[in-house]
Amino acid sequence: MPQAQIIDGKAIAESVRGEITERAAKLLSETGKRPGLAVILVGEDPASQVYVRNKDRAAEACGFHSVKHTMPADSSEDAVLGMVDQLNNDPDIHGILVQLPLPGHIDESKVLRLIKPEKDVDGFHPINVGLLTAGERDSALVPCTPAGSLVLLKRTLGDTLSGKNAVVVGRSNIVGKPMASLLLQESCTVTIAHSRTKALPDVVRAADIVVAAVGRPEMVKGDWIKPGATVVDVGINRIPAPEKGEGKSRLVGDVAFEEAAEHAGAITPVPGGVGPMTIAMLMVNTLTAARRLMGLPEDEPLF
Ligand SMILES: NC(=O)C1=CN([C@@H]2O[C@H](COP(=O)(O)OP(=O)(O)OC[C@H]3O[C@@H](n4cnc5c(N)ncnc54)[C@H](OP(=O)(O)O)[C@@H]3O)[C@@H](O)[C@H]2O)C=CC1
Ligand SMILES: Nc1nc(=O)c2c([nH]1)NC[C@@H]1CN(c3ccc(C(=O)N[C@@H](CCC(=O)O)C(=O)O)cc3)C=[N+]21
Repeated sequence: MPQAQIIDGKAIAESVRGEITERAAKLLSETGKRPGLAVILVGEDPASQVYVRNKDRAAEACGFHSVKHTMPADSSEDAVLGMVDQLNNDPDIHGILVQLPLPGHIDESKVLRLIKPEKDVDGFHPINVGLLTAGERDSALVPCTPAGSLVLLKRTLGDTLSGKNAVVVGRSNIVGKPMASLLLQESCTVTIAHSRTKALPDVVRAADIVVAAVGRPEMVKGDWIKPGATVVDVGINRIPAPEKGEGKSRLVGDVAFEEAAEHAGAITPVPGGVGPMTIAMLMVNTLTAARRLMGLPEDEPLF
């Protein structure tokens, strides 16, 4: 029986998207322009197709101009770079997202570096990475998943992050590292754990805040969670669910949810936790990019 507060990422994402819809309407009435988001998808990975469709839908629901460029899996690197270049120069596009992972023959870092930092709504360009780590978060575009995770933490804990022990499990450029930067900027004492970390359960046991971004189904166990800790589960793992019928699958996080909920003070579910926030923050970043590119003053930050 879960005792923890379940953090409703879906509801919080809806409220963020509602705010963005209002701000986009205001922008439209002031300038006659809509924020424009372009997503590039190379190949036909079914999970990526689902995410890209969700992003496209959310953008339209917020009143954005949204375009999706689906390119064949065997597209050349030059073709992808050419598409980025075209979108960099398109005045109706304020945000460019290249869905990852890219096929193996394409140099990911080369593609990400070509995106104009001002249009880099994923926050993966070295300029944005640098601004974030230099403590200039408010002039950067911040990666959507860590930003969304921070919004969930702030909505749950209020302004009490300062001085808390935060453990981020995972050190990817997409989630773990930027998450650690954000928590450090909130004055948490931050530990980054990874596959070489020794005595991981004990490291996690010291955490007031746990962010799990590992990509291993239910790896973080209930008895690793300090009583009352706040747990953010970033993991999205699709595992077979024969009980739901042949060939069916279900989504689980990187945390053993039922067990962890017996120890945690608050915990995000999967699905319905960080995932919807990622998409909401993409809308936030696209609107921010649009206002900056148009030379307009920025709206009140949402986190
Ligand atoms: N909800 C959302 O919106 C999003 C969810 N995700 C999900 O988040 C998860 C993480 O994604 P991502 O960061 O891209 O994944 P990566 O595979 O890039 O990184 C995983 C990290 O976990 C570490 N790790 C792997 N195994 C262990 C272990 N046994 N013990 C401790 N650490 C370990 C790795 O360590 P090392 O560096 O040493 O190899 C690595 O740093 C995935 O489930 C992904 O699907 C990702 C993006 C968005
Ligand atoms: N350039 C780039 N930027 C990304 O932000 C990016 C990416 N590449 N590649 C893949 C990962 C993964 N990701 C998710 C987005 C939404 C959900 C999401 O909406 N999840 C829902 C439901 C998911 C479902 O039912 O399948 C939920 O957790 O409730 C999940 C995962 C973004 N990613």
